[in-house]
Amino acid sequence: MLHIRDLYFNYPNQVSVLKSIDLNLDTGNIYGLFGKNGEGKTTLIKVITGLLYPKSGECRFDNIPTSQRYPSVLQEVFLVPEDFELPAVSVNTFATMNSKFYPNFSQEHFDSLLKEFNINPLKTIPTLSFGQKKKVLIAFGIAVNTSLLLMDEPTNGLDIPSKSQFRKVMAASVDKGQCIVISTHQVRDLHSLINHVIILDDARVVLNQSLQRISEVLWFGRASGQDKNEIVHSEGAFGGKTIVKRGEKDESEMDLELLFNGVLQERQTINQLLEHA
Ligand SMILES: Nc1ncnc2c1ncn2[C@@H]1O[C@H](COP(=O)(O)OP(=O)(O)OP(=O)(O)O)[C@@H](O)[C@H]1O
Repeated sequence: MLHIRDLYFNYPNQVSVLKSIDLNLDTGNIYGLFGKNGEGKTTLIKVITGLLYPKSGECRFDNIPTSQRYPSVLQEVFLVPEDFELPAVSVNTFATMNSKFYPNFSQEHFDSLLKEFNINPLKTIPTLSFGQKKKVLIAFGIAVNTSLLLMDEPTNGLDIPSKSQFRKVMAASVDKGQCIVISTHQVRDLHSLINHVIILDDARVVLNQSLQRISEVLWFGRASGQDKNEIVHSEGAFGGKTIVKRGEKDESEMDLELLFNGVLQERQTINQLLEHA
């Protein structure tokens, strides 16, 4: 669905923020996009949605460059941005005004999501808190049912119960025909939701792998003495968390935070294992 080839991007008079990016994003997947502050996650999301233009290389949605901003592409791509300004109208009016651009919008789904998030659709948007506004955008982003849905730090500003509500809503709402990209630092918020990890570092993609493949090859937990020679990455003193070559071990629960730290420190080893083990 979305193909990115040898893409470079830099802001005016700045060094490249994105270098040699190659990615294929396919339907039926929920991608977690991770990276340290300033590594280019928001920039990549903006390039994908056609809000920024690549310096070189290409980003195509169904073979059409997203930078051309064709209506046929725009109606199939929705971005829930990290920062946003919403108009001074009621929640209902906001949906009526904007849903015209999205042919698959479901008013019924939007209403049920607002109910789930406890948002009164008759309220005017400026009277809502930041977290409540974010919930309106998340509900709208799900209800427009675009083929590609991108969310930049969607759980930023949500309280603790709302974060698990977000996971529940996403798990129940996501259509198998959709492709979803969620960028976040709150890796725990994505636990059990994503099935594919993309990590950006030094302006490049340093990991692009399905969780299934990662689980086949790597084991996460506290290593025993027998694992000594199989350790790929460890944190803390002896008895701390480790990533170990899985070998014959039973599958472990994925620790995304540990994976992220492991990839930043042992990128080559981990990628070699994932490619060849
Ligand atoms: N409008 C801009 N003009 C110039 N430089 C920019 C602009 N926006 C972002 N940058 C720079 O581009 C780099 C990538 O920024 P970006 O916002 O994409 O990172 P990020 O990974 O989303 O960061 P964070 O996790 O902090 O949100 C940073 O070094 C940032 O300073």
